[in-house]
Amino acid sequence: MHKNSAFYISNKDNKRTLIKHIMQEHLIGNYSNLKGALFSEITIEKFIEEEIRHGHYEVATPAKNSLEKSSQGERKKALLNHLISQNLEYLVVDNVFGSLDGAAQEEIEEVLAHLSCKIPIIQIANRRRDILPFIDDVYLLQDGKPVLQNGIEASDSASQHKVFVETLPKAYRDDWESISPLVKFNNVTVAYNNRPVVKNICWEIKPGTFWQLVGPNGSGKSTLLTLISGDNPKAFNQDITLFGVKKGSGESVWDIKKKIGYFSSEMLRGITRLDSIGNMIASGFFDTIGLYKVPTNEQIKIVQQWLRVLGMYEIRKQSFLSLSRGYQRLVLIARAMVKHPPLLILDEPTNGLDDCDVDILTELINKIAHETDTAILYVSHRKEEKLLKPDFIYELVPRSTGSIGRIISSS
Ligand SMILES: Nc1ncnc2c1ncn2[C@@H]1O[C@H](COP(=O)(O)OP(=O)(O)OP(=O)(O)O)[C@@H](O)[C@H]1O
Repeated sequence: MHKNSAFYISNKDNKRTLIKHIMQEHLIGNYSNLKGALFSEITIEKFIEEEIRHGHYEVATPAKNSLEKSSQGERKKALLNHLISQNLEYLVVDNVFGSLDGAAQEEIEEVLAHLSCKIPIIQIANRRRDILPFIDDVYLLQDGKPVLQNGIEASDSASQHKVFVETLPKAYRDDWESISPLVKFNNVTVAYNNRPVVKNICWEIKPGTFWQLVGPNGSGKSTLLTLISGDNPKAFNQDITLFGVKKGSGESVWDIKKKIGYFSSEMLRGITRLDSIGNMIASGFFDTIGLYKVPTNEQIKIVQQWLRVLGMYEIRKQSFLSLSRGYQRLVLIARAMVKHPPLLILDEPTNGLDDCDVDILTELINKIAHETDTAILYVSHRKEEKLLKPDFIYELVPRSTGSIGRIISSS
């Protein structure tokens, strides 16, 4: 009888190398001669690249969309079905619950439990609570080598977290202060290829409020975010007012982007430029990722303050890419906030982070909520309820005619 194993790793461990060692070398078993696959966002990225290159798609989603046009959750579910149909002899699963709603998490857990009776499952988990119930052995990594945990509880990462002691910089400009509401949707309805996604959405975001946007996979959360951030052509002909300006009245996407700080866990994938940590933060003044313009003295001072808040002043000249994944996110949130925007959008900010980095990141988000008048809108499937405390939750509830929205006060 085979064993099912998990690696409980931190973001400082090199995941890609670990996967390679599991699949191609004999790290905890000899899988190199067996037919295996990787269930991971890494595989989804590869399939999307193939789709773009060859113009057809191999992985079918229930909505018959390409993976590129599917929601995060739809992509994961479609990938798992595709992999299972390949008669595998083992499966490596990475960040199994990331981007999935509660129902999809249960569904995938059940499918994997069933599969684990037939073939070995090797799980890679950053969060302790993600370790699947059927796992027999849990390994930690020490100097890249697996060490069986033997039932010894790993140290509680939450107790080691870093505290941000310095106060955040003051508002950079005050001409945005009078805008209210920041976002107003009046009966907004969106369909893709005649398939309704959201219906009659009425929603206002007032300055300084802290919102969580929730809803099952495919319910339209990213669609609403792109209607706000100016990237969705479906915003035209809708009754949407952004920062006091009615959509379609001649505003440019850049006018809107100026007033929004944006961070998504997906952003990190596209960054290859060698910017220093300081320059990466400064680039937020110009709405670019990476610095292409020379900041003013005032802007440099604000960047320095952010570096002190993050405890990175001494390493400000170091390459952004040399930082751990968790620290890169802190820098990108500082980049999003450096211009002190009226609205900060955080799309799945904790996806893929380890327990320790989640504590640090949520501490920074709470600090921004307390110390600034920036409204925050974050999307997360994770119930970081002990850590993040939004004032309101906007929930998308799927219906056959498109998701409807409702507001839940979080207190
Ligand atoms: N450009 C597009 N073309 C066709 N369909 C699309 C497009 N963008 C989104 N969709 C579809 O619209 C629906 C809503 O997608 P959206 O990404 O907004 O959902 P979501 O709530 O963010 O999902 P998830 O939690 O899984 O990320 C999905 O069924 C998706 O496949």
